[in-house]
Amino acid sequence: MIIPKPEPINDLSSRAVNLVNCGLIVLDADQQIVLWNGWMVPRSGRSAARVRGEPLFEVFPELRGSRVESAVLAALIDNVATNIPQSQSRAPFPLREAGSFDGARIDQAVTVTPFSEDKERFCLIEIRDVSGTVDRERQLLDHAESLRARSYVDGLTGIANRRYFDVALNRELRRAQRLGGQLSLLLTDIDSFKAYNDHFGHQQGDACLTTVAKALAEMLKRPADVAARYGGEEFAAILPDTTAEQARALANSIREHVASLNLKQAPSAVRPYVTLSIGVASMDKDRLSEPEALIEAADKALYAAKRSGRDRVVVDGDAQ
Ligand SMILES: Nc1nc2c(ncn2[C@@H]2O[C@H](COP(=O)(O)OP(=O)(O)OP(=O)(O)O)[C@@H](O)[C@H]2O)c(=O)[nH]1
Repeated sequence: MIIPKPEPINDLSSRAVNLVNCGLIVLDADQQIVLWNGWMVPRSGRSAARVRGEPLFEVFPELRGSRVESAVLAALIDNVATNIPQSQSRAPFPLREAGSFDGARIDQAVTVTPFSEDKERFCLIEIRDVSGTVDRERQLLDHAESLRARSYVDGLTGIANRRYFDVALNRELRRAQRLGGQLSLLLTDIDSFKAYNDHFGHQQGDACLTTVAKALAEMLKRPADVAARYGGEEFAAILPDTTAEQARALANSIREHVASLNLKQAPSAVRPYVTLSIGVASMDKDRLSEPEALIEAADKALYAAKRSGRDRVVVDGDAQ
């Protein structure tokens, strides 16, 4: 049987439908297109005359099995309307900016609504361009991300970040100099962490970093002490009013505490559990009064701890 192509509606409402700022498609009970408004034409590259009478899923085969197809079936068979927000299906129809053939697809919010006319079932598909909203959401996310980057908390571990460490070290050094006090710095590195990541995977590596960061923060009891993530798998502790020997004792307690957690390590590491190497450097009124010099001394001590076997504490000056 040959189904006659329905005539286009040709009145005031048809003009209005063609001016509406969203895509409108009407399907009959056989899923054939009976209305295709003006908005659809430049965005799909298909005129109304070309698609009228064609089944929607032959015009757009990629919609088969999609949420749009389920929504159309729900409308035509069960008389149920469906909203498909952009968050569920970003750009189901292959529609692009008017006149652009190879540009990015328009982000879409789609609504499918059933209706009846002369006892025949139809459904109306509305397609809204939500690209602007999506762009705004993206900008908001970028903004939130840059705010986080500018804050003082490390996003992974929840302890202070490098930015806070820099500010705090400067402040505490100045204070110690002003008051003629002491200050020690610990630089801590998880041993063989590359092997850990390689063996257990990056995600578990992240979890390990968080556990170690918490353990470090717990061990620092004084209010002025600062635990910070210094970089990748490196942590720092700023210890005001602490001599080198007191810092050595605390560093050893931290090392032992983390070892006692018995976090399983990769087979190629120095121990079967996660261990730390810690470098310690101290400022006094005559030496290492600048942040860079203190960090460098602690870093050298840390390097010495690594070189001499890991799972140990080295204090600046030990080697001499
Ligand atoms: N999972 C995870 N891994 C990280 C992160 N930051 C750095 N790393 C990893 O930490 C590892 C550090 O490796 P290396 O610097 O080679 O040192 P190492 O394996 O710990 O060896 P030693 O320090 O000499 O004991 C690298 O594999 C990094 O990819 C992070 O945020 N998450």
